[in-house]
Amino acid sequence: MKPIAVSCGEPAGIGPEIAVAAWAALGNALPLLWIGDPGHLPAGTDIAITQDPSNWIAGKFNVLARDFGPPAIAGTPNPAHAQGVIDAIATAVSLTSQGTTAALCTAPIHKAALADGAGFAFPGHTEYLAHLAGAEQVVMMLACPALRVVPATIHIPLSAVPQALTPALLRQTVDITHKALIKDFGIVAPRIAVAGLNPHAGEDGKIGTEEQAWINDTIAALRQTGMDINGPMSADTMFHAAARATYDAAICMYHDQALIPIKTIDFAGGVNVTLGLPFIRTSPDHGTAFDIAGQGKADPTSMIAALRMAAEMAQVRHG
Ligand SMILES: NC(=O)C1=CN([C@@H]2O[C@H](COP(=O)(O)OP(=O)(O)OC[C@H]3O[C@@H](n4cnc5c(N)ncnc54)[C@H](O)[C@@H]3O)[C@@H](O)[C@H]2O)C=CC1
Ligand SMILES: NCC(=O)COP(=O)(O)O
Repeated sequence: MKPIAVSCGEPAGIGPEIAVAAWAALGNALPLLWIGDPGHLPAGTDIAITQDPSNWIAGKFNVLARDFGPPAIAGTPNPAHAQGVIDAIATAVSLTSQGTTAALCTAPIHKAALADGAGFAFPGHTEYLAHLAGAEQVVMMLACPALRVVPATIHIPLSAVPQALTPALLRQTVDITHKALIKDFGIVAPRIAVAGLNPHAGEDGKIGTEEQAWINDTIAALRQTGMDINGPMSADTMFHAAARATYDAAICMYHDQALIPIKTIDFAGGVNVTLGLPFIRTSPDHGTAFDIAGQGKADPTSMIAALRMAAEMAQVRHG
């Protein structure tokens, strides 16, 4: 298969070391092309530097080399690296869009470091990738073997959630998720569950009105299109094992409603996937972990799962 493009992420975080650890664990079974400054990789990494991404060398950690300037100091982001980190993502998108690489797997970025160092105007990869792809709406999914969750609103304050949630946003989120479950995950007839916004999904209007005002009707309208969709469900009771067995993806109303259950169930093995892009993008579900960077403590399990999922999705989508 074609290599998976791996953007370096924040050089002061655990991104470079988990990429190398994942490569070592996966061996040649899964070709990778890492994009970043080779000076930020752990000492002793068996690197092959290439300027031609189609010239991939087996048995080596293949690097599309970029010069970020100053060396990285573990745990302390350098504003001088910010533009290089952003450019590495854009390069990986470009290579994947043109078919040189099969998919894109992003190592974690430090959003504040990119904003401070290079005026990065996006809350995260998800929104930046949508911008690069010219996609009107994309969807963030977090997936592990036991659960897939989708936050309908992502990186906004909790106080802004009720205003941001609209019937159109919920419809589009469900629609993109439903299509991706078929196209990228190979699920023939996806089952979707939708969480309520309020405790007990509003308790018949006694604990919040959004369910009765529009969420019930939006779900009913989606069901009428033939979709297997249920909700709004009480968010506190929809993530135990028996409940999870009844759906393929849970649509949640805000970031923490979705991410707390999956990071609790499988912090090490969760994968972040962006749905609705013209190319495949996955990422580990954790962040830059400055507190342990450069100490050999970082667990590459989520990075490995992200790379495997990217390869599987490319296989399903492209054959
Ligand atoms: N896809 C991305 O680019 C993501 C970026 N972030 C960013 O990362 C930065 C730090 O975020 P935090 O909330 O502190 O979350 P974090 O995931 O970086 O760290 C939370 C805790 O988990 C530990 N941890 C994380 N990954 C680990 C691994 N692979 N092995 C062992 N321990 C691990 C850390 O040491 C820390 O104690 C923020 O700027 C955030 O925006 C967070 C999530 C995803
Ligand atoms: N909390 C998830 C997260 O921050 C990942 O964001 P993104 O960089 O994948 O958009």
